[in-house]
Amino acid sequence: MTIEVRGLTKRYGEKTAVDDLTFTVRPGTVTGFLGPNGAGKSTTMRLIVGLDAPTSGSVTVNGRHYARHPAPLAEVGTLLEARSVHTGRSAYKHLLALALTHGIPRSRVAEVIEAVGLAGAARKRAGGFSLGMGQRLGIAAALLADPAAVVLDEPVNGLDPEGVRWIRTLLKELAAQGRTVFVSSHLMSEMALTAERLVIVGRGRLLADTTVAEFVRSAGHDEVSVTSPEAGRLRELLAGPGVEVASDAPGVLRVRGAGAEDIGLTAAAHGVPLFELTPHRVSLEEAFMELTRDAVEYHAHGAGRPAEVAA
Ligand SMILES: Nc1ncnc2c1ncn2[C@@H]1O[C@H](COP(=O)(O)OP(=O)(O)OP(=O)(O)O)[C@@H](O)[C@H]1O
Repeated sequence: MTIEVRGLTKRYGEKTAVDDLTFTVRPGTVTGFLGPNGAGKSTTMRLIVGLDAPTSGSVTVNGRHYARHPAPLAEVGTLLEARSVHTGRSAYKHLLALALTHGIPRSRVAEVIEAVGLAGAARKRAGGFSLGMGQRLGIAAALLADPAAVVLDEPVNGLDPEGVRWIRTLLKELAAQGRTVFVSSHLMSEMALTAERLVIVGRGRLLADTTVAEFVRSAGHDEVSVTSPEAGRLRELLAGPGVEVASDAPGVLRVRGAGAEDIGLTAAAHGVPLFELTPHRVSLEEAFMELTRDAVEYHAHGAGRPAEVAA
């Protein structure tokens, strides 16, 4: 089951929340939907399931608009930010009401409660649930109609490490069953562990449509810090095509395009003493921040760049 987003645009007055987005979410893999706050992820997800109408462009699930499917819940199960749980009802009653109004067999309620690990709390009032239990209940509702696709907005938000691990495993299982799994996050490191594909947005625009493996490869421009009392001479010795050397402090070099081994051998061959030789790998989170830097709406003061005014 494929979700196809084509030239999707959503404006709220002057504000363009989603700006000409085109991408495809395919079955059998987890696709991470990444972007900083306000990038348009939630809006895009609402547009997918017809909770909002696009200003222009289109989105189809399994070849049709979501609302035109005879049993939309069996196409796409959702966990969206605004939760609508009747707080006085138990988890069981909440799911049962949902099942009965959507022609889903009663027996399915116990199945999803079991699947999300809420069996012990199913008869308790949902209003008293912890954030993690509420999240599990939301996921149970998303899975109720045994959907071919799930669209989950920030499902790990506020969860403890055990909950995060649980969601990660669940999403992979759903994808392994051949379902389409589309999950948003603003944490690159989390998506790197969960997703296979990545759709990255900033200010409503598409910044990357790639695989995690490819993103990791492209992010991996290693840098080596070198400290030497003869840094100036070493810098000249290292200069060459594809090698970049920068220096922020006297006696300390930052080298890109040459590995620690090459640098050490060059230094030894010319009798240059080294006090430090440290390879650094650019972290995924750094690469993601670099990619989305210009799309971040609100910078903290003193974060290196002046605050940008939202477009
Ligand atoms: N109903 C609305 N009316 C006006 N502006 C809106 C509306 N919904 C969203 N926006 C604006 O559109 C932009 C995108 O919001 P959206 O919630 O889709 O981003 P997001 O990537 O999900 O961010 P977050 O991670 O903070 O939830 C934001 O600037 C937001 O303020």
